Amino acid sequence: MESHIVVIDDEVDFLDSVRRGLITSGFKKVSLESDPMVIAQSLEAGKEYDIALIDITMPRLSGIELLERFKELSPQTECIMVTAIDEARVAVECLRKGAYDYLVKPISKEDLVLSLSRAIERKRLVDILDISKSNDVPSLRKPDAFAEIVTSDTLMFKILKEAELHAQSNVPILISGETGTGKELLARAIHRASTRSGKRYTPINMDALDSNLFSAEFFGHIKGAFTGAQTNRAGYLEETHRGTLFLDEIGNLSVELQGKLLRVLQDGEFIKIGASRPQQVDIRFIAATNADLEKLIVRKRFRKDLFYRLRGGWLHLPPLRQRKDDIPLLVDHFIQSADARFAPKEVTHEALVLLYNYAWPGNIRELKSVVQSAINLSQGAPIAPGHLPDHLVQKSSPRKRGVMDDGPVALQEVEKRHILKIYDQAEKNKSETARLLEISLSTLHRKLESYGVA
Ligand SMILES: Nc1ncnc2c1ncn2[C@@H]1O[C@H](COP(=O)(O)OP(=O)(O)OP(=O)(O)O)[C@@H](O)[C@H]1O
Repeated sequence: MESHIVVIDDEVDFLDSVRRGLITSGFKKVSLESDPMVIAQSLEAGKEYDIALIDITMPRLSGIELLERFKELSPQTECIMVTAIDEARVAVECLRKGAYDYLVKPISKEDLVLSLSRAIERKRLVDILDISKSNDVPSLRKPDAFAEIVTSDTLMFKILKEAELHAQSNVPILISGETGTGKELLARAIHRASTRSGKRYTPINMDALDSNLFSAEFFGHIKGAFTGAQTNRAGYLEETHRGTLFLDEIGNLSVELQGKLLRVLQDGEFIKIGASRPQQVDIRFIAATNADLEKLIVRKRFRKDLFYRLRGGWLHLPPLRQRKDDIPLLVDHFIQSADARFAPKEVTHEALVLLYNYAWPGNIRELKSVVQSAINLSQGAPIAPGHLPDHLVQKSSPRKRGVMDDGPVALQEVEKRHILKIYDQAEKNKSETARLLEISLSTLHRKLESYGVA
């Protein structure tokens, strides 16, 4: 995801040189405007920018007046003020009015890039803080990247939003959560939502690597490095240059290998086996664990420095038993994903109650395999308790009154409950509901009408 930067200055030459400087430094979404009134009007119309670079001296509307409009209409935009005259009084006024930084012309490309990068980082952190404080369901800028993750849970939406914000930076991300909660699915979504999406995503299970394999697979080797090394071989690091490396089950990596990994994370470079010089790599690291790393640190089985390095952003996925309303939705999703010729159209009320009340220690992976097996057994008939494994029927906790205890359970009914739930969460705002559900407004209208909710 790219940060949208808008530069506002009546000096066209300045705009042009800033644009060139930013584009050559890798900023892709840059808008230029010589008339501050145009930007003020766009803010009034609800347009959003991530960062604004504002010249102070402009006709029609001064930079300070424009800054005030930004803080009133789009407070989340970080504003950097630009001036030709270095005056402490003006600088203080700008900062007091909410500007993030103050730069004096002529501005070197390095200073500009540094200030912008810091403003982008600050915005990311403030946005993350806002998500945790807010009661609203946050909206995603890149819903397609997260489309595989099925949920209607508000906490999950907040986690996805936080993941999306982390995706735009290069910080390493740690994803924790019980087995089967969707950590790998989330890692892939972060890669898709990042600017690295066109590059390689390499998932590696750390369980599968012993010490010798780790070095060979990670670092690669040069020709003649050891007997049998007849050609140069790229390792995961070289292959994933500019992409994302996903380190699954990081808690199982030996302490010795943790040291090797830490060096790559710290220095962004590594030495191929047999080579004499280090090689630079640009990699986004995402690690996942179902172990409690803090406990492993106490037992000296996990390096504290590596933990802090990996935990640039920390996302914890809740177990399925803490988001039970996702169960009918996931059941529906797995049925819809099955071969249409054999997929049942319904789940009986009794079967859905059993699925809902079970504790799911294996989380969504376990639910998926139970539904897939039930689809095979039911041969197109409604899924009934007899199609579910015995242990699920026996271990399912006694029936509690809840969402699944009253009401029909045909798949259309599951869909109806989900749509109405999101409609309520969006405070009956139809456009917002359609956006969250990723359906067209006309489809939503039709569905609401059929439920008698005009
Ligand atoms: N929210 C979800 N929506 C749809 N499918 C999901 C969701 N979460 C997980 N799954 C599915 O459940 C299975 C397990 O997910 P995944 O491998 O990402 O879990 P994990 O937390 O990485 O597991 P482990 O810790 O065992 O490696 C996958 O088939 C995945 O597609």
